[in-house]
Amino acid sequence: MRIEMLGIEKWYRKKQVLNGLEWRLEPGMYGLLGKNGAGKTTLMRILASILKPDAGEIRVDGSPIRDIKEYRRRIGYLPQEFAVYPEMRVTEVLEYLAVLSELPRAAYRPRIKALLKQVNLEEQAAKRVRQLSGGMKRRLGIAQALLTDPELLIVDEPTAGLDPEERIRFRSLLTASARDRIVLLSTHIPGDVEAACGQAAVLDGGRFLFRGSCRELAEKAEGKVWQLEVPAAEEETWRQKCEVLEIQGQGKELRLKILADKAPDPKAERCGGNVENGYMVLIRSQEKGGLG
Ligand SMILES: Nc1ncnc2c1ncn2[C@@H]1O[C@H](COP(=O)(O)OP(=O)(O)OP(=O)(O)O)[C@@H](O)[C@H]1O
Repeated sequence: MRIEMLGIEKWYRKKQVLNGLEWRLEPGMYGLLGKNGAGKTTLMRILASILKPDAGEIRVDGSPIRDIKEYRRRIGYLPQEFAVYPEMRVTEVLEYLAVLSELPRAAYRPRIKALLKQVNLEEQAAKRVRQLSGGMKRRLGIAQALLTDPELLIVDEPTAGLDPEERIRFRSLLTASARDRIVLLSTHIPGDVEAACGQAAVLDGGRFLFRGSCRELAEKAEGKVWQLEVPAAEEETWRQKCEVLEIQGQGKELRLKILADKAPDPKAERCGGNVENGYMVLIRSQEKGGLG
């Protein structure tokens, strides 16, 4: 499957939230990064065919979507809030959703069994949804999104609120499912994109600031991000003097992450380029009025 977004626009009343988005997706894993309100969920919902764009179109393998039912059979979607029936048992939820997706009974029974194994919920198969932990619920969410063996899997903010172990487990699950399909993962967490995705995009105010490989995103920070330890009492001075991206530590010593073209101090150490720093460089440059 190949997905192309062409000039996608979306307005909520008089507010434009997506502005002429162009992006092309092929099998592999993509991370969609952006601040709160950047438009990530809106774009995901358009791709999931829940919302219609006000302008532009989505093309699938070069053609506009004509048969929405057929398109929906080819995609899986895990929304930000995956609210399922708390009193239902795990297997019942999946059976119920399989029936809604019009999967034949003979096909869905073995499929559900295999999926529960894949997402490591075999032991919870007979449990009620309300008895599951947050991480287990997310894994159930992925199982339902994979029910129809979709060619495009859309996952909105999957790791929010998960502990580190569950986050890693969830990421691995997504990476494994991206072998022969498109997986699009929206998140605030650059580390998740770095760990799991080959490609990324950064959305800000409804426009893409970046589309490309994670390596290219990391390179945006090359030579521009510095680390410096300073006495806590100097925090305000440094904030006024430089573009401080991040402050770590408490007590007498603080570690600052500073955005600057040259070393802000002889003691400053250059930080390596990574997705998080690349992302911060892009967002800060945008806030300062464009990438010039
Ligand atoms: N149904 C709606 N009606 C009006 N405005 C909306 C609606 N849904 C979203 N918005 C606005 O559209 C913009 C984009 O929202 P969206 O939820 O797509 O962003 P997001 O990047 O997913 O944010 P978050 O990371 O907080 O979920 C925001 O300014 C939001 O307030």
